[in-house]
Amino acid sequence: MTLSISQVTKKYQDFVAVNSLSFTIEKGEIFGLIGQNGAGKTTTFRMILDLQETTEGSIMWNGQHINSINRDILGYLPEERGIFPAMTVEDQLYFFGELRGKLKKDLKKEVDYWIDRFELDDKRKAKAETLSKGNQQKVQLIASFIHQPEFLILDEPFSGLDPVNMDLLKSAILDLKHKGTTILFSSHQMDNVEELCDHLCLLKRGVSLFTGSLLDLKKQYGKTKLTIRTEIPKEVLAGLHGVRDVQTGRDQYTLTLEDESYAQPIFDYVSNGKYIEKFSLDYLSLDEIFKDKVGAKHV
Ligand SMILES: Nc1ncnc2c1ncn2[C@@H]1O[C@H](COP(=O)(O)OP(=O)(O)OP(=O)(O)O)[C@@H](O)[C@H]1O
Repeated sequence: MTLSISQVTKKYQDFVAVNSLSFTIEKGEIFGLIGQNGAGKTTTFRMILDLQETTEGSIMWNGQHINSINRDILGYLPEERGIFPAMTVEDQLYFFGELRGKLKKDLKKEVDYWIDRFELDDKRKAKAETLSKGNQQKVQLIASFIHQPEFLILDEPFSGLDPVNMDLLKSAILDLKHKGTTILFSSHQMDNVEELCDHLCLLKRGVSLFTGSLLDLKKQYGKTKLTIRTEIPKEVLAGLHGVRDVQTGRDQYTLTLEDESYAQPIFDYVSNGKYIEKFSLDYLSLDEIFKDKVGAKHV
């Protein structure tokens, strides 16, 4: 076990921002902390990083109190973005690497590698203030892990990135994981969480509604999402046994079933012994589960 958070609570006067939160993250795992605005994600990150005290509970790293470990093993992309406006991209990365205990000569390979990987080659000598917002974010991202931390915390790393840069970041996160970096991140983009996370914690107003693997979360709901392409009218589908809801898409219907067992009789009815173009039974997406758990009106 690498990070272990046990019964952690954070109070601001009478307001409980994080309430008895517990989870563990294993080495080399990607763990997602999700929740609507104000759920307590940043507060949790700040407590892990010892930037804020816990009111109760303990946070351990490899069995040691997190506030007694060497800070250089940590990397952090804070929610509030900020780099030195007048410093060049390259100098910025050396600066943050050296700040985290690396020697300049040992950083060169990493700096060159990440500048190239994040397609910032032509910006290497540019002052940060002249970069677009997305490019500034990429620089800050690289700065958070240029010193090759063991444990990396990314607060909303995808916000503000276009789809191409989002893909660059996703593949970088997966590579860091494969090299053994333990990663904790927050995101409001559920598809990214779904793609990257091994385990996750779903927070609502400081309380964990679920902690565990993505598959276990999905299994709570079962395979109840049925997508069908058929000429059968919506009203008929809605009247079938076990159908809770029918949504009409561009050229298909999405049915919500009471449970998985209704799928076979519906298949038999819809196909009527013939070929059917589309019939697909799936778990709900994390986005759908999130909205169900926290309530769409609060998202
Ligand atoms: N210094 C503070 N004093 C009082 N309340 C605070 C303080 N910092 C945070 N809070 C409150 O604690 C709660 C959790 O805030 P936090 O920033 O952790 O949420 P979050 O999940 O990161 O939200 P977002 O997705 O909007 O970034 C919020 O209700 C916030 O207003």
